[in-house]
Amino acid sequence: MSSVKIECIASEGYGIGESPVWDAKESALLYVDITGRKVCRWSSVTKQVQAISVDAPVSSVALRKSGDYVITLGTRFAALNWKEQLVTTIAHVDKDKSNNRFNDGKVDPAGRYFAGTMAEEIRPAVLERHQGSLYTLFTDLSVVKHFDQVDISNGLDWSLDHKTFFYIDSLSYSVDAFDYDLQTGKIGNRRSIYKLEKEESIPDGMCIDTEGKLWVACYDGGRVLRLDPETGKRLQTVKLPVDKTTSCCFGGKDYSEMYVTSASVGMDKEWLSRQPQAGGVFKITGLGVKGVPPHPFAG
Ligand SMILES: O=C(O)[C@H](O)[C@@H](O)[C@H](O)[C@H](O)CO
Ligand SMILES: [Zn+2]
Repeated sequence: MSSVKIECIASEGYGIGESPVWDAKESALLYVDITGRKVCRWSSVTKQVQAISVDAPVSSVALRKSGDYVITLGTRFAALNWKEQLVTTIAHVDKDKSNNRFNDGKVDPAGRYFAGTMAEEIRPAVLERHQGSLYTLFTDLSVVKHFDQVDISNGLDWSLDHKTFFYIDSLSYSVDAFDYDLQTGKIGNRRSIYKLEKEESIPDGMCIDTEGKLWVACYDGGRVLRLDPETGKRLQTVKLPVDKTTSCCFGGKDYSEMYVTSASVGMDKEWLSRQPQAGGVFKITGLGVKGVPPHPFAG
């Protein structure tokens, strides 16, 4: 048995830390602070965080083939040139919904950027329902809407054979699967593969490991779950020292470390004093499994 170790690598106390993604070229972890409106980069070499402030809630960041990054900013897909600190809009969605913003996003194995929207929260998990949609930014920079009626569009990833798309709408308390057509980027045949138990609370971000098992961060559950999407069984629970764990990814050497982001928004003084690392970013070692490198946006 491996021994699991958890370390807080950035204790800035982000509002909503989200969208961790490993940038192997920089040996760094990218992530965002949604409410803090910042894209952050933690260098595993210097252990320092660099941050770029943006003009709207930024909900996800992804690699881009050209070497830049892409982000979801407010209701826009945008490009981010890190060196120049330059943001340029690529496409606009939900133009008729002024209270919406993007939430989690990730690039598929063919280089398309998937991301969903939600209504702005009044407080954590409280919002006008069914306002969100799931979108894809294709490599020709066109955008397609897959479906609407989403509450909180959240975690997403693809199976190792690229034939299944996994997706979480948080308020359904379910991890869902769709058939995936990698050629066209189309999804279909939605079904639930895991329903969260009460103490696991709200499913949020997710990623897949090299054994095809899913890792799901549980918001207000203070844990990540390892799920078998074939059997629908939970295989492992790893608890963290904060309740509002938001998302997870693999990174580091050979993608053998797991990084977990967390939030602090919505916690009162007493709660924060019990969990001083709320809003921090955590590194988990000793899990004994590895992750899949993130795909860069190919547009
Ligand atoms: O981290 C995210 O994905 C959202 O932006 C958060 O707001 C939480 O998910 C939500 O509050 C709990 O469901
Ligand atoms: Zn999330």
